[in-house]
Amino acid sequence: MSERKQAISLLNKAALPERRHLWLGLFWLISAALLEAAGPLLGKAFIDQHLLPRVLNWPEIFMLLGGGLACGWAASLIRYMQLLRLAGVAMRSVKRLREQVYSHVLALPMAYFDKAITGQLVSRVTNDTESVKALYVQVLFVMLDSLIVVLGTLSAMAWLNWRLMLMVLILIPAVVLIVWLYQRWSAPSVTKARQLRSDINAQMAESIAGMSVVQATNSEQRFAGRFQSTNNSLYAARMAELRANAWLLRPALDFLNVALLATVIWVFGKQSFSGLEIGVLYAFVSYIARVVEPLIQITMQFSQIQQAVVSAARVNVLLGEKQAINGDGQGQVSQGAVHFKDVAFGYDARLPVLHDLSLTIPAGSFYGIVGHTGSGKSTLLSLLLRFYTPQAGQIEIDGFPLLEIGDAAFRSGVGLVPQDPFLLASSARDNIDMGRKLSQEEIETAAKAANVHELILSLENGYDTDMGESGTRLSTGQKQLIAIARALAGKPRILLLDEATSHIDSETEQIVQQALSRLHGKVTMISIAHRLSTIRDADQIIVLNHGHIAEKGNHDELMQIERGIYQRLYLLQQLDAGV
Ligand SMILES: Nc1ncnc2c1ncn2[C@@H]1O[C@H](COP(=O)(O)OP(=O)(O)OP(=O)(O)O)[C@@H](O)[C@H]1O
Repeated sequence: MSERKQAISLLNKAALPERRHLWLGLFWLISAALLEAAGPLLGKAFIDQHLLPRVLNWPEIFMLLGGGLACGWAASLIRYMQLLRLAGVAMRSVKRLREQVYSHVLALPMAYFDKAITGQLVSRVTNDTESVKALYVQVLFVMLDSLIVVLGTLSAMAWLNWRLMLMVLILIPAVVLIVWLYQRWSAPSVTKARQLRSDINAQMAESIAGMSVVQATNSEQRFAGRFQSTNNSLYAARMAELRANAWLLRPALDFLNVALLATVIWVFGKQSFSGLEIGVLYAFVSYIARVVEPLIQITMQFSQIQQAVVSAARVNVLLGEKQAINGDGQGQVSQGAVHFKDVAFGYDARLPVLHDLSLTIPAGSFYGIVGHTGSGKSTLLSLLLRFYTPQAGQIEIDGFPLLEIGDAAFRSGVGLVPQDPFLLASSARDNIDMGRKLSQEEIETAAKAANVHELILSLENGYDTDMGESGTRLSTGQKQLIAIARALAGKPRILLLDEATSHIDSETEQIVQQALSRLHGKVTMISIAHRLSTIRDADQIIVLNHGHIAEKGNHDELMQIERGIYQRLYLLQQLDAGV
């Protein structure tokens, strides 16, 4: 679909609930234009009937002049109320659109975020939706209003003197030509400015997210330099756009205005006109000023509309992204038994990460997963979490294929403590609760189990203490404890731990391990570990190697495999610990 079609489709969708307001708005716009068109007609009548013949019929003069004034006032009032109404429509539409885009982004599959650039995505939800609002105000109010005024004025002119009106009509192709030239001149800089604005957002987001790396590698100057150069390019592009406006658009349109007035007056000058026509001349001179201004308005909106159309098209493309497939069956996570059946998966289907993997994990058991970096451990959990869909094979929980388990049942049945403990910029309570409306007691029980209750109480506002953005106030180990409490608070049947205790000191880890071991037998636990001490007691340990299960057994069994991967990993870690 072309950009323009994408934009129109989006506007249609966004405007649908406002249809009544829009029709009413149109009605009022037409009324205001008609009232405005009536002014010069009344003026003409005053000149022709009273001023030139010197017929001073005061009541009639009063009616004509008073009528002209009243028309002008009424038109201004209607226009003002209209502006409020349309601004309301625009703001409500953009509000709805923004919420829709954000909800849509939240429901996109994880694969989308592998490629998405955060800054750009943020820009879609904030700036682009705002530009769509501009499209509403510009198109609906300025353009439509101007168009109606032009049509109304031209009709009044035709009624007065259609030949003269035809002369004024030349104005339209001339304006179109000027606009076309202007667009050709300014379009490259408009496109460039748009791209550069998006780059600036992306650069900001990237350097803020990676600030510690930027500062630790002493790259501030380089990043500032890169930003400055993008910013300079944006300035140059914007200036080029302004130059096109200042050197071509305005002067050409102003010239057109003057030329037209001169022509109309010249035509009158050449004719031997009677006094009657002075009124028509007055009306025409008034009308020309009224036609040229809206035409200028229409053309001046073009560069903004160009930008807004691009934004709307981008928002529409984002809204067209396929959402993650949600489970919608009646399946439940009741016991927590997991079964991988010949599962094969690659983020890129041509580069498989897991090969024909089969694994049965009984309910209530504790499974450890180990293997070299990149062997596919996190990928295994991501598949179980439905973040990605395997290209072959099937994963089942309690006999139900994953997609036959309804979303709510699935997410409350399966808990995750991720590798990177992500915290919200909110209170400790909110971070454990995560909007599940848990009671304070449930939250505290989970925090105690994760051994983080005391820590939270020692903060200045206890459970109400703000964690700062991404939990900047806490150490990584403390963040991991909160993430564990968060997972436990949901009372999942299956608990997935992806290096959940890697940053926690040995002493605290022992306490957390004790808490986790209390769950043994009640909750199925699948734990990825680099530090093998954390899974020593697992019922079974799966050793992954290049996406295959290379070894499987409990700690003692695996240690028996001479020159086995597990044995080597374990001995290496013992050695490290000894040093
Ligand atoms: N989102 C992704 N998009 C594309 N490839 C990915 C993605 N995530 C992981 N991979 C690739 O898949 C392979 C397995 O990665 P995975 O994260 O599962 O390994 P891992 O065993 O958990 O490693 P680690 O111990 O370092 O966490 C790696 O080759 C990695 O490059």
